[in-house]
Amino acid sequence: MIDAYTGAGVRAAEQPLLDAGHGDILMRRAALGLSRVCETHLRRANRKGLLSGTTTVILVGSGNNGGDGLWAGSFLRRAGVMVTAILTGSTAHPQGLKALRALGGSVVRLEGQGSATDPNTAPDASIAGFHALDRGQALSTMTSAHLVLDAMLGTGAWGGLRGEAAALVEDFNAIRRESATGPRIVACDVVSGVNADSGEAPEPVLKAHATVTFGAAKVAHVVAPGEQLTGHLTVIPIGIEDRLEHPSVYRLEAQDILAAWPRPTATDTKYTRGVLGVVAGTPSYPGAAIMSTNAAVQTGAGMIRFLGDASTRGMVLAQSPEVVCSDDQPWDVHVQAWLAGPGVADDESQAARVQAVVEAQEPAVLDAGALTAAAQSVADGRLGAHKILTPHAGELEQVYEWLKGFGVTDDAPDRTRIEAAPVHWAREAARLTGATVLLKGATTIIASPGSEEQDQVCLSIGQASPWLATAGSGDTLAGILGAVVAHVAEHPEALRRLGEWARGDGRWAAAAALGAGVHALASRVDGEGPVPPTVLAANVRRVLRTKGQ
Ligand SMILES: NC(=O)C1=CN([C@@H]2O[C@H](COP(=O)(O)OP(=O)(O)OC[C@H]3O[C@@H](n4cnc5c(N)ncnc54)[C@H](OP(=O)(O)O)[C@@H]3O)[C@@H](O)[C@H]2O)[C@@H](O)CC1
Ligand SMILES: [K+]
Repeated sequence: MIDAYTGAGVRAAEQPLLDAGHGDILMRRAALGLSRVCETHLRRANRKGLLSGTTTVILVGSGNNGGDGLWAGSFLRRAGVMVTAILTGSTAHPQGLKALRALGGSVVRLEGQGSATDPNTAPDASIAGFHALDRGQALSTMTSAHLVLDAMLGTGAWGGLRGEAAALVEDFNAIRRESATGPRIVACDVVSGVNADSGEAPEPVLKAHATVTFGAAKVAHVVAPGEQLTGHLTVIPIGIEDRLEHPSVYRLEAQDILAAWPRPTATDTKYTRGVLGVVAGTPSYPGAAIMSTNAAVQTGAGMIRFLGDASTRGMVLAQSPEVVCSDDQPWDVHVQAWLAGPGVADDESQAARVQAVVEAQEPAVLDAGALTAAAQSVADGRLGAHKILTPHAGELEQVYEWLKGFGVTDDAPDRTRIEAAPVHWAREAARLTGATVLLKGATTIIASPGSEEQDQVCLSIGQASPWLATAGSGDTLAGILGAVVAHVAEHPEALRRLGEWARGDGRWAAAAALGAGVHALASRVDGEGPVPPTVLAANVRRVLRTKGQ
């Protein structure tokens, strides 16, 4: 599990050490770790695996992120690397500058670059004497290096890159798009301009091959879009680790998912394993019912009760004879949890069942066609953490429109805004609806609503293959989620090994994250390649059977 923190969370842990005058030591530890990762990349760039003869360009901002870069440059110099620092702010970390220069590193400044608040500011007297490169010169210095270290902005920055630094990165990216070769890019702490706390990434950004961060991972490393720009992440311990408090986001990795997956014991029966009721599909869209019930079967649900029309029931049974089918209403059957919504559209009787599930006491996965009913019901009160909404960004836009219509919020983000800051909007949707929200995307975000008893829990799941983006993949996820939620409904303590946060309301977020995690793992069972939903569902069995025993 990766515990990811906000910049403020890390700063709070650093503060006592800074107050005690250990700031320089922290920075040098950070920079030493950073230089080691750079060395690994530089050795790979040199056919003989040597550091001498390799070149590094460091883009250096005005804050401590630039300080890390300059100190790392001094360590690289000591190892024989040729280092050029290009100062992109109106000032630069004085001790870092001194250290790099003392070891023969060259320092230049980017012409026309002012401060963040005023791009027209002249360079500070401390750096005005350095030779100025125009953008074209800086660009060719960068492109001819073996490695570019991005140390312009870190956790203390606000907004994206600006002015000449932004233009330089834009020009560099244009060259990069045209050429398969080029320098390795290593980011110091976070990719410059990416918001460390939300993962927002205002263009332009220098996509990294690797990022080296300090003390702990930041939120931006585990949520989209920041995660996609981070490359390989290394966390360098700097002595603050024991002082870190509550992570902002938990990333569950494969081993966490498999170790925490709830497994039946010898005393379990099909009922104690959790009975899942499914309201999905219509005569026009029967596929969603077939795929979601099949996925729940493959995930090992104790028992599945499917409610729907006769023709859909026939198809569900033909695919999965294990499913108990009827045309009952939800209040007529006893289940531990519900799954409602896949493939439910333009059908009054299924819509009525969906409505009944939204209003039912039991926990429920509310997907696709159930999201509107769920959002509308918020007008009558919060849904409860045991209701799990599973929108993608486009569906979340719709949910927000409903919430705005009911006066629950003034701000209804569109899909683009949601995709730019998914962790923010998933958290906000959970808070507003009172439900657990699982937002599907490049990384899947799960947020609990939070309450007086328990802080909001936020999780992120990666590992999904891009091949997963196919019709029916969401129905498969819904079935997996339904199965695990039904189990957790019957065994409230089943996920406690994940941590204290996985108890109480947090257990629904934990269950949803495990479901999303298994879905993602199932997409990669045989490496990268097409995974149609039927294969995906069969892979779930393989994921759960072959590992984590
Ligand atoms: N704390 C510690 O002990 C440790 C911290 N560590 C390191 O410190 C980093 C955080 O350092 P930080 O707080 O100095 O912030 P950071 O991001 O370098 O720069 C902020 C400055 O940049 C500017 N600026 C802001 N926005 C801008 C924009 N959009 N575009 C352009 N410029 C912009 C603005 O200055 P201005 O230009 O206005 O003068 C502002 O003052 C952290 O990421 C880690 O690397 C490690 O060494 C471990 C020990
Ligand atoms: K950076």
